[in-house]
Amino acid sequence: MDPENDEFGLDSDDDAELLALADDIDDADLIALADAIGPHGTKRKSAEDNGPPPKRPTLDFPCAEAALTQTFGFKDFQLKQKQVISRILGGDGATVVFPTGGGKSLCYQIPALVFSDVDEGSRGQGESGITLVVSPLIALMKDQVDALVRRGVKAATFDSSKSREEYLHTCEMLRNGELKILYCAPERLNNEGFVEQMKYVRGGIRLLAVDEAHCISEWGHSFRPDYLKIARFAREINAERVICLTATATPRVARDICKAFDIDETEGLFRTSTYRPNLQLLAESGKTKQELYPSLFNFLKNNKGATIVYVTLQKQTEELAAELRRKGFKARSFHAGMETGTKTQLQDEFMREEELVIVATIAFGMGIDKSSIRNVVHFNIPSSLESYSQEIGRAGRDGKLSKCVFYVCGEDLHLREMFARGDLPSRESLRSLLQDIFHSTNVSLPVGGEIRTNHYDQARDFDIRLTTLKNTYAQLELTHNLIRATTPVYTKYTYKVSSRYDSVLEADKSPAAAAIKKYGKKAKTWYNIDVDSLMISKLPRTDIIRKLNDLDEGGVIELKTGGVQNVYKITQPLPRTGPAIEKYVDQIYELMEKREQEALNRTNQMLQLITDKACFSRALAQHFGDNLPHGKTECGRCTWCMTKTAIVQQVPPPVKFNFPAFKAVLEHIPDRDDARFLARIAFGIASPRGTKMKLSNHPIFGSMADHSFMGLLRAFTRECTKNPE
Ligand SMILES: Nc1ncnc2c1ncn2[C@@H]1O[C@H](COP(=O)(O)OP(=O)(O)OP(=O)(O)O)[C@@H](O)[C@H]1O
Repeated sequence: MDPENDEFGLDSDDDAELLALADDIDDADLIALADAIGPHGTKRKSAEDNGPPPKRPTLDFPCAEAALTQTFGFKDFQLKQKQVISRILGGDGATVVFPTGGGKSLCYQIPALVFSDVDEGSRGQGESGITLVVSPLIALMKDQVDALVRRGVKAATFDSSKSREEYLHTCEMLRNGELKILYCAPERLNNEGFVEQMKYVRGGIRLLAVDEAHCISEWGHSFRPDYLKIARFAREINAERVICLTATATPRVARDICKAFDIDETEGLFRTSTYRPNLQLLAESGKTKQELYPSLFNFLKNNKGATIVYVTLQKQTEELAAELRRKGFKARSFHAGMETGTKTQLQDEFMREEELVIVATIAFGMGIDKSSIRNVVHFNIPSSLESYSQEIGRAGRDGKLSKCVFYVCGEDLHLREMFARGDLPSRESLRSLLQDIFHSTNVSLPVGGEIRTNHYDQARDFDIRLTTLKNTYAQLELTHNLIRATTPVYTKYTYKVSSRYDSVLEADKSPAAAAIKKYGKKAKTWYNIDVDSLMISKLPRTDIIRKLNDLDEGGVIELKTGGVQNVYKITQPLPRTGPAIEKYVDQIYELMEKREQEALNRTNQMLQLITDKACFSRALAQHFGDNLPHGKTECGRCTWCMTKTAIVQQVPPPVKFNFPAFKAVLEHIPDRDDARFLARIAFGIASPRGTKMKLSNHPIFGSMADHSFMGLLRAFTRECTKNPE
């Protein structure tokens, strides 16, 4: 399996689950949406022309209208942008559920620009504060910032790709009170220095915008424990108000978001429909991919225009693109493993060309703002209805008829099962992890004491995927209230000094400056400072870190951090005995199994959409608690509506148990401690332990991929529970 890594080392499944659609629809929203996705440059009706009266009178902010036209060059607000912006400028928080391309960004960009006008001199020059945007993808942030800067807006990102000069320039703009919008990734909130910096930002954080906010909900399809920290961060930095944005939120997820950020569910939740009348949903089934190739070629021949073909694995993008080129199509492959330059080139080419077919993993599409994508093809099963909606939502943003075809075949199921089952570790692994967390040194600490761990080491040592490991910690924290994550710490602070170093520290009479001067030890070029031992000397650690950051921003030193440790405060006495720990193992494992089942169900729901005897568009809308407009029961366009024949998924026939392959796995891996691990290897699911044992390229890896996973698990469990002879 090719892991599809993005900037944060997330695999394709993670990424696929980042995006999707919304619910709760009313007819007026539908009209507004259909209108809003009209051709670029044509008049777009704003939602309030047709929509229901706003939940409360929309305050008028002429400065917001002025920014819309002058800075962004748009005539009218669309969907519920005006109501949202008015609420934010009025001082309250909001949760915004607009579909992809619905214009969510403007909901925080316009307030960011006009806070200084709304203040009307109540604050001094440069004291209007900033809007901080937490967004999970570096590439998207960069595009947004570039677009803003081109429009003359002072915007920047804090990300690891920035040069030191750029970083210093951003810090200077923050100090001068010039910067309006700052973007960062959620991982940034783990940086103590950053948290401290944001607490003391000039003018304060006027607005915290949380993009892809559905990741905060444990019930969402892409829960990310790091997202839970954003709510706490909002409180710590005293954000004046929060805006949460997502294209996918079931009512339950929306409730979770509002609750986490204290946003009024009645007044502060803004939803619009996701139904796209111009998208034609089609599906076709085949025994094998090979069998479906001619259909795909025909489809592409008869349906010209910019096309995205989604496949699951990186190597599939290359194989299929090559096949399409052989057939005379202008096709390219795209996946996250490619060089950044190549990816940018491909995206630019796709934006320019109207005939290009891009065969891609889900890494392609986020941030692609092309309105004339004519076809979106799924050549493998998408991970969920949410991902499917999100991906097809990229087609036809110009309002013209666009086609979305889903080719399904039995062999895809294995791939999806591989992803779905990859996150569940064995019970033994979970037990070892909890025994490590509740180790005698930790349990003897008093309530309020600190546990320090390293997630990466633990993931490797206990054969648990990082996301699953983080979820386990999140559960100990949120469900069981045993620990509470605090800011992870860097154990290593090193810095290089400028010629001003001595004089600046001499002039600075603060205890922190004195401590840095005293404890900063010069090695060759770099200085080391042990901030933890300074803590022992009774000086608050944060004082030192803040001072180091100040010096860094001022160009007095060049600071580097490293050796991250995850820190948890003990909030209740920890379990000490084997049986007490086992109770947690049971509870957490039960939930993990439920999550695995949910992941498998998501694939089933996806298949049901096309195999049920019902209109695809309606079924999709209903999944999101929606319906078709005007009480319609059929869209009249999808495969079901046109043929009234259900698609039959062709399942591969069961295979005979492959004893030689089974024996080879057992012979190559002599350990009998973990049946699930053996089953994973035979099925072809990567895990930290398998990677450590260099099994991913061994012939036994995936040698029984055509078997049922549960069958393999049973067979290996029998081997592991046999008494040694
Ligand atoms: N009021 C408006 N009038 C016309 N165009 C608009 C308006 N608001 C936003 N747009 C344009 O719509 C496009 C999509 O906007 P934006 O990227 O903010 O959508 P989004 O909801 O954040 O989508 P995604 O879910 O993909 O992030 C952009 O090109 C943007 O400039």
